[in-house]
Amino acid sequence: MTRLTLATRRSALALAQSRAFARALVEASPGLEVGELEVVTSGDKITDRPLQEVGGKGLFVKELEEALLDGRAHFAVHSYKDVPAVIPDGLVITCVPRREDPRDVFITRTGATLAELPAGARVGTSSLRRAAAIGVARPDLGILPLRGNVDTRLRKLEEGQVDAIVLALAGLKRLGLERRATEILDPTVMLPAIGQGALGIECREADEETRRALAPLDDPETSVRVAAERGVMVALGADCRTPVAAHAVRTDEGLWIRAMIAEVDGTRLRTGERRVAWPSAAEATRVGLDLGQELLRA
Ligand SMILES: NCc1[nH]cc(CCC(=O)O)c1CC(=O)O
Repeated sequence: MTRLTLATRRSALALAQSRAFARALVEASPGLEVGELEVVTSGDKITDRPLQEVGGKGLFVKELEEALLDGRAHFAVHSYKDVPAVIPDGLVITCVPRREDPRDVFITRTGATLAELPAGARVGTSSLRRAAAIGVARPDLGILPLRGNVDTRLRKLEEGQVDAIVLALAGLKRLGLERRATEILDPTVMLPAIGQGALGIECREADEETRRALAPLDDPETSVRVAAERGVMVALGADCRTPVAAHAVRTDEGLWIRAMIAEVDGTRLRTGERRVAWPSAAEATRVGLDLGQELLRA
């Protein structure tokens, strides 16, 4: 009997996805037992300021990584979107499960879609990527900064603090809240975030037993797609201060990746794409890197 401890944040979404992953793991490996270590991250403690002001996305993973490095937990379940470009020495993303739908959704109280919302209405989002896409589709709407967990943002919409919010469909689905979506935004309208909808399961690089236990849930196709998207992030040295999006899919011909970068104020928006025969993960990273560098030169 092997017993593994997973480290997770305490938000409803983090607990839902960690527990769903643990259930799938135990199903794949009967005899395995999974315990839970709940960790409060600095991203959870600082809720009143935009992430890009307080130091960026690493804030949601740092304390979970500390729990891995000092042996309190065997693996951590992250939203891949929250994992920075550089993984600390001694740790590795060892398993990337099959990806949930990566698209964003638009939610309003009235049922109005992005095209239908009246001029001057306020969209609540602290994401520079989402704000840039809204600015292109509907320059007549206002953007208000809005942070917080999924439930907090839905409540702020209900209370009328804003007229619309944008959330990841994946998060809503994992919480059983997908009925709240007013409209699923096509990637041509809002290109998804790098890694959105995917999970990254992190552990100590040398912990062969944990890596073996997690291997059955690894989805190589998702790994390749996310590797390509993260290549774009590496090219930009992207932190949260640059609006950036990258979205890779598998087609009959191979890999198709689209990417977008803009200035912080949403201006000078540049897009590009690549189509290549289905690559290895290492090749996919280079494709994304190359696309990102092209956008930087443009
Ligand atoms: N920004 C926070 C965050 N990090 C991961 C998700 C859920 C979607 C996912 O797993 O990619 C969310 C919520 C959201 O963007 O709506």
